Amino acid sequence: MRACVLGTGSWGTTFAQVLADAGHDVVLWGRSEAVCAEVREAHTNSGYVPGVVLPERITATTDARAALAGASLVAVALPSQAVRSILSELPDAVEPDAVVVSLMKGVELTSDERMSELLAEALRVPAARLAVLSGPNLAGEIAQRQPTTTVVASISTETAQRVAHACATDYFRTFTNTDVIGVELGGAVKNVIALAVGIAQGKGYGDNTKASIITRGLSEATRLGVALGASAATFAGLAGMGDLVATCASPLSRNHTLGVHIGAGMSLDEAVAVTGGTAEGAKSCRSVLDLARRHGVTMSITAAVVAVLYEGTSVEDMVRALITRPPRPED
Ligand SMILES: NC(=O)C1=CN([C@@H]2O[C@H](COP(=O)(O)OP(=O)(O)OC[C@H]3O[C@@H](n4cnc5c(N)ncnc54)[C@H](O)[C@@H]3O)[C@@H](O)[C@H]2O)C=CC1
Ligand SMILES: O=C(CO)COP(=O)(O)O
Repeated sequence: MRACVLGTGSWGTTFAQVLADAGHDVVLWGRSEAVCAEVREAHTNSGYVPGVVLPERITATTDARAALAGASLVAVALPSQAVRSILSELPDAVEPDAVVVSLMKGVELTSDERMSELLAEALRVPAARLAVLSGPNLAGEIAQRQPTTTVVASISTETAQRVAHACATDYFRTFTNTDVIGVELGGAVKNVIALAVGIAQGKGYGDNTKASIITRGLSEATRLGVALGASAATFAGLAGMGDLVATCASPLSRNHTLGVHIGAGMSLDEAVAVTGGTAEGAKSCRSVLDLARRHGVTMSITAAVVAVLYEGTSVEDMVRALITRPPRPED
């Protein structure tokens, strides 16, 4: 099979390697000719997956139409806030029977849409040919072919199975699910919670604080998901708890690292510059909170992250506000 991956960043390049290892010919699309030439000629992408030699069946181009031509699987790994403008010129370039897979973990700011909703609009692909893939998937570890699991979700069981089989390798184990909303929101909200955990860590708090934020963060992610039609069980799985554990514990996570810098006293702009890469939670915290408010869901940790990043609230005041909330039943 021929596959196309849109995005030559750390996850797009790593997922291209997964697909190549699963036996497919892969064309990467990226906007940088220098990066594409490096992938084609040296089989490396040193800026995003340093030290990794990519399989020779991966090639790369800046011509999106050429990349999409003949591809029966299209995976999208671009920053969530940029993806609509990048893809809206391309719906006619996607093969009519291609399956489109979102690898992204964000919610669009202007529309509050999940990435599968956005892809359906921008690429005019029916929901039954769309899938989302999410789980504890730090690209840096997968690029080293370390054992990893993930969830592929689609409203079509056949589509989920098709994608899950297409990217299964001897180090990448795939599970399927039909709960697209739950799998997508698990990924988007965990980035916000990883920011909160990072902020606490940067402030010098220890494991009790971090475990409290992770657990209550899972609770608010689940509440939002259920309000939007997801299954609570999805949040107990790989795309929920699994990804929270990986992201909130790992120095490889950009969201976690960004939070650490903010907790240690940097401004958001300073922390973004030092962290590098796409820390989706820094923007998606606002769309997630907006979604929650529109659906009458309380997300106090997400609100606290928005307050620190965008409303000038100090980390001390954020922590005090969270810890002095009145006793209530645990749910
Ligand atoms: N890196 C990881 O471990 C994982 C990332 N993800 C998700 O994958 C998505 C992509 O993340 P990464 O690959 O890590 O990001 P990255 O920061 O490593 O790379 C982003 C890529 O998008 C390109 N890009 C940015 N703006 C663009 C524009 N306007 N037009 C064209 N290209 C543009 C950049 O040049 C770069 O190639 C995010 O939603 C992230 O949450 C999901 C799982 C794991
Ligand atoms: O989604 C990820 C791991 O599953 C990657 O996390 P970061 O985007 O925070 O690096």
